[in-house]
Amino acid sequence: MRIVVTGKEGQVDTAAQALGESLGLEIIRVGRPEIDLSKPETLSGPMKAARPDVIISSAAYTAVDKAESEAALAQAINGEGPGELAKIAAELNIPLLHLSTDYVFSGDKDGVYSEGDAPGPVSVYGMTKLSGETQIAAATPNHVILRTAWVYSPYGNNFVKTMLRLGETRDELNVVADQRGCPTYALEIARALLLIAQKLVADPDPALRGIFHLTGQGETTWAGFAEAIFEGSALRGGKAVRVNPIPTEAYPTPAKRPANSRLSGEKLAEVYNLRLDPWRVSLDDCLTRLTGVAAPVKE
Ligand SMILES: NC(=O)C1=CN([C@@H]2O[C@H](COP(=O)(O)OP(=O)(O)OC[C@H]3O[C@@H](n4cnc5c(N)ncnc54)[C@H](OP(=O)(O)O)[C@@H]3O)[C@@H](O)[C@H]2O)C=CC1
Ligand SMILES: Cc1cn([C@H]2C[C@H](O)[C@@H](COP(=O)(O)OP(=O)(O)O[C@H]3O[C@@H](C)C(=O)[C@@H](O)[C@H]3O)O2)c(=O)[nH]c1=O
Repeated sequence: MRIVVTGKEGQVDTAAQALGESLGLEIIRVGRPEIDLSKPETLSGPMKAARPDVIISSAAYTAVDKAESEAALAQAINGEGPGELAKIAAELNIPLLHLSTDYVFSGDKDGVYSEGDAPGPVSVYGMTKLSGETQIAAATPNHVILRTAWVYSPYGNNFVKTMLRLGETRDELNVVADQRGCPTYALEIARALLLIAQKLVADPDPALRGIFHLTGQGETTWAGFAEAIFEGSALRGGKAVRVNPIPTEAYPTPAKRPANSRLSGEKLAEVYNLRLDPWRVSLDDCLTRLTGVAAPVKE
């Protein structure tokens, strides 16, 4: 089975390649310069030439703050690009798995978000990702949209690596403590993607299709996440860094972020019998890979 993934150096595409190869699956990554999601006419040739049995649409414009001043480009990459990929998948009569985000929600809800909750993005990035979802759904019913959140890994850019980098030159960091979400490990996303891809190819059941939430178990705030990162780092001999919890207003950014974007994984557990590991367990694995040092076993 040939699994074609968009993106070449991103967190999720790299994790999918690494995990897929270790499982003996054929993973073909297609990215720039062969395809450019902002130019839909570049997609069909290379995607079809890769002869996919299933397409995983992972590549995206992910610079949340920069998107506020590059809305047209973000919309082309996150909206029209995935829409075109879905049309190609429909022509090839194959399933499309697409990654979306918790930032499609406003954050106003008290509890966790389910797939049936109405989206209401508060940022350009969130709006463009929602547009991608809509365009995919219009192009083919043979799709799975996986909304994930707060992705981290040893690869690419992410919050864990940013914290460790900033911590090298600072003894304390101010981090927002009033935005709640679910950190999600790219290697766990890859595990889910490869399992779902194989099921979709084997089974045309409509119940396996549609929107699903996919996040690490548990929840925290960005400040809570940062504390766990520095605790894990200190256990491996890293420097102690104090995290000062601050309100969102004290850390102004171009893009607004949802105050609550916790996602429920119940639908995925029911339909696919799949739950991702708790985020603290995955963070431990990530820190071990990043530092090359395993945390000492607790007595
Ligand atoms: N990161 C996160 O916290 C979250 C991510 N998601 C979603 O998960 C998916 C994967 O995210 P993640 O792996 O972190 O993303 P990354 O930012 O790590 O990687 C993005 C990938 O997209 C590629 N890309 C960007 N623009 C284009 C373009 N115009 N044409 C072709 N390829 C392009 C990049 O390639 P290049 O190297 O050429 O720039 C890179 O390979 C995305 O759809 C994202 O929206 C959802 C929730 C949270
Ligand atoms: C670096 C830093 C950030 N922050 C805050 C800013 C922001 O509210 C929060 C997260 O910051 P970041 O900019 O790293 O993360 P952000 O780009 O908002 O991450 C998002 O990326 C996209 C792609 C998604 O889809 C989302 O799920 C989410 O993961 O932490 C601090 O409070 N202190 C700091 O030192």
